[in-house]
Amino acid sequence: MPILNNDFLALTLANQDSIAPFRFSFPSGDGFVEDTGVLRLEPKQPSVISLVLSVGVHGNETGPIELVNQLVTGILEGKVSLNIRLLVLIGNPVAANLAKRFCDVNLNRLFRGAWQEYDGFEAKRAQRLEQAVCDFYSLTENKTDQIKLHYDLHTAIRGSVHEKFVVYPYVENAIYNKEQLAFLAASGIDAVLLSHQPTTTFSYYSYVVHNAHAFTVELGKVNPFGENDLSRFADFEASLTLLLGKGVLAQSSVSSLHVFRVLDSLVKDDDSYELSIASDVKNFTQFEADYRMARSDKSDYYIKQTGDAIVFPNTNLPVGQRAGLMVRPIALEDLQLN
Ligand SMILES: O=C(O)CCC(=O)N[C@@H](CCC(=O)O)C(=O)O
Ligand SMILES: [Zn+2]
Repeated sequence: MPILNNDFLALTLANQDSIAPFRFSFPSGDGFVEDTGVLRLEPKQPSVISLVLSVGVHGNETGPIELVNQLVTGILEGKVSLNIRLLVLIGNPVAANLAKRFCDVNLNRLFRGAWQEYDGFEAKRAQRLEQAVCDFYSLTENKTDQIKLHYDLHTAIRGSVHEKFVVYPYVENAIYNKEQLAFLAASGIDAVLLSHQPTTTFSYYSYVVHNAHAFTVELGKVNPFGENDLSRFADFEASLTLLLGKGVLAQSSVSSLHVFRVLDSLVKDDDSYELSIASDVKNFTQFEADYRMARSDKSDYYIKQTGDAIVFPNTNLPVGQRAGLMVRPIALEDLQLN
């Protein structure tokens, strides 16, 4: 059975809870719909590259969902000849249908087994997505020389001084991959945040459990379905097309990247927690030393050094969750690359 109109997104949204697995062929390989929002495409020629593209882990972040769906349609219609292994995941179809970030719990806080502490749709979905990634990386003959990649594509709630940026998962030895950074630079990414601690995000899961090159990729600002200007993703789309079609990681000088290290996670520690910034303040806005960025009945957070900036500020979440990241610019030359 083929995918109707080669539209994996439509199939997923029409079957948000479950779908019976099926297999089909397309011009350059074989496809497997393994579950709702879980599509594995295997090229005819064996490849050492196994790429996971996840989108819609937050249901209202529709731009990357539309971008990846368009790429998948191109492959299924034979416009792009697939040369690498590909797993496409539409993370939270139920929330996507509701145009919501999530239903019960933020899915992108439930990986690395954190789903075990929760109930509801997102908890089951995190477990299912982990399983899909695990199966995908193990279902290949090229286990020893396999190159595992995972780009988890998002859009941000606010505008950003650096419109497109990635979160580089916490790397214990602080040695960062130059080829991946050069790929991201070639893909139109402006900035890189170096995480300061392990998390329960999807990208950190793939990095720490599967040793994949994995990143949370922020491609702009949230928009409803049908209101995304996909031309804003042109550089990223071109890089993905080259990777999918030729197995080549586009490369540009890493010198164009603005690099930030994460200093602190701001955690909402009480219902009284508030941030001292207006709703239109952009990600990466810098502040003066000693400015009180956050306050609650339990704590205060003051800017440590002039130039420190805030990313992902958000207090519309439960107590105990991340309300923002404080980041500090660092020189690219200070990074250890391999
Ligand atoms: O704009 C926002 O506040 C959130 C955008 C978003 O969903 N970001 C990810 C980042 C994940 C990471 O830190 O790797 C998230 O908050 O889950
Ligand atoms: Zn997101």
